[in-house]
Amino acid sequence: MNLTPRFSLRTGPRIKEITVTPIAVVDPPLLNAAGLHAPYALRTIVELVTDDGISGISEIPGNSDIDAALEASKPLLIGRDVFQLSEIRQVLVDHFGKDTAAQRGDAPWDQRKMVHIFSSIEVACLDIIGKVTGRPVVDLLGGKMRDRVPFSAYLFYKYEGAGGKLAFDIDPNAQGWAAARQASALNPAEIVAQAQAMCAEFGFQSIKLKGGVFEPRQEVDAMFALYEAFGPNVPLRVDPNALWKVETAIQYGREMEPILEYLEDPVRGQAAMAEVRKAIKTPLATNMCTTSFEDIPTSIAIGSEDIILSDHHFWGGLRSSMTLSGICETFGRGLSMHSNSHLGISLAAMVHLGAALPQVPYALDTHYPWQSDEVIVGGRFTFEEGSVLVPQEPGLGVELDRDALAALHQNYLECGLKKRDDEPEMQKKQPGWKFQAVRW
Ligand SMILES: O=C([O-])C(=O)C[C@H](O)[C@@H](O)C(=O)[O-]
Ligand SMILES: [Mg+2]
Repeated sequence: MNLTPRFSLRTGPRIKEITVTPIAVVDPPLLNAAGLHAPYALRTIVELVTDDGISGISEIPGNSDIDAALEASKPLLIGRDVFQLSEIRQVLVDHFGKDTAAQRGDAPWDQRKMVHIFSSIEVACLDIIGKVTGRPVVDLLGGKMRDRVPFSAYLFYKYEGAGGKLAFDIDPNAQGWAAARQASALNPAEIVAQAQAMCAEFGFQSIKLKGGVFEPRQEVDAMFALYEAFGPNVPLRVDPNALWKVETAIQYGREMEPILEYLEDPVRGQAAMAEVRKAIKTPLATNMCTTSFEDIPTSIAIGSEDIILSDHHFWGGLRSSMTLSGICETFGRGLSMHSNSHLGISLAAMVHLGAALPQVPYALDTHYPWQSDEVIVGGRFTFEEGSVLVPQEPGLGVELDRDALAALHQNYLECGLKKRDDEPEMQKKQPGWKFQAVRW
């Protein structure tokens, strides 16, 4: 019998070029537990081009260390078949080692390297595989369970200002949501006004407030003000990003039981989350305590949350996120999606994943309304009644706008930011302000 060696069967397109482009996109002065958003949010755009000239793209949070690691991974990746995603992952793990839980850091966002690198390469490869096979990425993840993916309004306390070069200034000619996006929101009434403007523009049918900014009483009052304004049919969530003490979370968690869909990361760490979860009826969600596959055994053993807010940038890509969805199904966890300031390539990937998930019981998070820049051809995605239509074109269904990419890269060069750090930005407004992992 003539057994053909396995490797000769690998006929897929091979990676010929990898381009890593850091960009800076205008971001308003949004407040959070870690401080204040800088006038620009950093993203990195990755493009792979195959030996037969097919391009695949992806977007990840910007961080110069991760960009450098991506540059260093080029010799490991050039020449590889884009279909061999498990092999690509293994080669990267062998070279960089596995991320550790400690590398995630205390901030609301994740600082691990491998997950970001693999996410960027995997999504770009899936974009190429989709183009080669003529199928949208959702079909490579198991197929489309829905035609549109629902997102939630994502409210922020904020200072007045538009971000970018305007930083804390405002454009007096702005209208509608563009005007609301630059308005201040520092008390419950202004948060309600922000929610009304955002929901009117995008049609969102669920609302999340980024908390951990003010003393809890004020944030809880804002949630009751939202409930009063929107009524019982609009699901509400609040996310103090783990800044509350256990007793604070239990006290306010109980008070908000009648009005919350879920309470997101009230306290820090799986053990504290499990304690709060036993004491209140509202489901708990997390993108901070159960953030990797290594965290799952303890999550299940002690019951730290009801809902995991996955993020393909932090869980190592779209296929890992589908694996996570299977684990959630097995162990009775809900699954939804976390976000960070992002553009349309990330949104497209989130929408394909959201369309492939067996269940989407909770509208997903997105920061997209806060961004005004775009890096894809054809401009920005639109939302209908808070949902985004799943692209039907092969691959991700979005194409790089090379002029926009060049302009946003120029922003990156000029703004001088290299990685996200909200503490020094906050100190510009409140000298001496310090991040505290647990505050109230
Ligand atoms: O749900 C979350 O924790 C986030 O969305 C984390 C983000 O970093 C958020 O706090 C932000 O953009 O300031
Ligand atoms: Mg969160």
